[in-house]
Amino acid sequence: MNKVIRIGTRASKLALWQAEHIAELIKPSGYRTELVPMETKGDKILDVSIAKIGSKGVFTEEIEAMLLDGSIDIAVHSAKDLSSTLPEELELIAFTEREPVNDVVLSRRGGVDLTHDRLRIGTSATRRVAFVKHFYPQLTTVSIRGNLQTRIAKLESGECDALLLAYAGVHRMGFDNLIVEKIPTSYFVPAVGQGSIAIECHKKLAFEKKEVIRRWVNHEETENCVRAERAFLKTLQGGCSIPAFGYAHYEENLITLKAGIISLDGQRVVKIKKSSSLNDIKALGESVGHDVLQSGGREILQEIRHKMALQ
Ligand SMILES: NCc1[nH]cc(CCC(=O)O)c1CC(=O)O
Repeated sequence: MNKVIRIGTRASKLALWQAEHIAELIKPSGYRTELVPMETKGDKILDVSIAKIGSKGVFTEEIEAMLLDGSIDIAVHSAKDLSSTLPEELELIAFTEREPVNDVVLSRRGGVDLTHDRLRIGTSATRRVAFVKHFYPQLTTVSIRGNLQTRIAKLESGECDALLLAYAGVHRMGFDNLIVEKIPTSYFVPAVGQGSIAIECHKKLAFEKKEVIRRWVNHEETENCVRAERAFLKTLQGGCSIPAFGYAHYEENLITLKAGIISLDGQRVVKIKKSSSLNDIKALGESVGHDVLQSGGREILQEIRHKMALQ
């Protein structure tokens, strides 16, 4: 039997860390692993914001092509970077236990007061830019792209005074010492999938390999939460470039999903919170999605698509 699992990944340091983490998790199963790193469009085009590159799968297209032609067995992605609709032949089979899902502020000069300081804050995700405009209107947002190391170098060189990033990536790359504030998820709701690593494969991947991956990599609670969030995002037909947000967690025997969308200027926010039993995860996501669309989300989304098309 072929006891090797070939793992496709982006070649950035964060992606490689994540792929190696998955390889470590698989190790006790007796399977060997091989990493197959590659560059994606999102890694190559650095002078344009993700929203402007436009295509949904900017970080995934090249990797998915290798899943489709069988040159790799699984692909490792930040769950957040995955579009809500995968190619027909592919599926997600595992999600790692989530890190704290918060966004965090990084700064060189110690504590910051986000509500009073007049900082230039580096971030480029549309969700974060819109939330900053909404909650901290006196801050200036500076568009900063590139991998984590590049962004931190830009902070060091003074292109901005602070950075706004996902805790998970900062922690994985060992930059915890630069974190000056952890923003509560209660109002700064994270992106769908933030903090978890997802495993994608061909639906026809050998049953045994799928079993090994689910057994050693999957964290069921995280899986249920991220699947609820992704069902929400799918209802909005969104990818990681729209300012949608969604965060699910367990509450007693229920799963609670809080999700919505914010206009690019931060002026209008539609946010819906609902709970369901663990048996109705997909329905919960869809129901929240429909409520968001009906409560003004549809207009916000149309406006965003229109603006992005003009850029
Ligand atoms: N869009 C880039 C991206 N994709 C995943 C992470 C961090 C890790 C994670 O959220 O799981 C990041 C960086 C960031 O948003 O700060």
